[in-house]
Amino acid sequence: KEKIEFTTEQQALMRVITDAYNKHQIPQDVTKKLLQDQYSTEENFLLLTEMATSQVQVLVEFTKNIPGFLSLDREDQIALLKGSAVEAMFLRSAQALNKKMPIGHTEVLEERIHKSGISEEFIKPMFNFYKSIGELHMVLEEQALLTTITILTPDRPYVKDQPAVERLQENVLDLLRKMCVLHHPQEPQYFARLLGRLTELRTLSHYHAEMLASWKVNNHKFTPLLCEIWDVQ
Ligand SMILES: CCOC(=O)[C@H]1CN(C(=O)c2ccc(F)c(F)c2)CC(C)(C)c2c1[nH]c1ccccc21
Repeated sequence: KEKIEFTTEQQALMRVITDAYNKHQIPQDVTKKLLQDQYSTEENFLLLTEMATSQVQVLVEFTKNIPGFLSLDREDQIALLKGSAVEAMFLRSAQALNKKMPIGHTEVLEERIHKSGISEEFIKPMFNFYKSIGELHMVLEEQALLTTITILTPDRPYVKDQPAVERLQENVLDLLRKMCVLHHPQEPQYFARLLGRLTELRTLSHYHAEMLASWKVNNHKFTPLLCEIWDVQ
């Protein structure tokens, strides 16, 4: 049985990232609104864009708390945020939908998602992803670290100083590996399974680009922030 030791730096890194992740939660009122009344497709879509917009703001605040992030080149900071925004949205969605909810709430939310103008072909991979995340039963620290690793992906488009991002990501990867052994001692492959989800996440974000095109066709409106981060013309 591997004895897990955390260095003082790793303990500090874990605390900072977990505190930031806890602090920057999505306001529950959006999910609450989605649960309330029966909305039209248009209203559902509007609620989702509101949820996405607040999630981007939450993501930016969270990212600023990642140790070392603000010391990166300014343009690289933007490139990392833009490159990870959709993946972070799906990770956060998975975590929100896998939360213990009162009976029937998940079904209502799923029905709302189905009735928001998203074509069936995207719904399936999206819910498969949510299910595969749910099956991992990640602890909060793992969720926070996985989101951080997604943000600190060196090979995003337009990142100039990739080694600087790699150095930051490596620290978080090492910390996540230890956390996985600590929280899932019976599953030696757990860390590898977690990282495998990041690959699934990239596929989802390609679907998202196609979703956007289909929404454009039905001239759905997006907020200025979403247009910026989702590359909507
Ligand atoms: C955490 C921030 O997540 C979002 O904003 C997602 C929410 N998404 C969910 O599956 C979802 C739905 C209801 C919940 F209660 C929940 F927790 C997650 C995914 C998607 C449907 C693709 C979407 C979002 N915003 C959009 C805006 C326009 C069109 C589509 C979306």
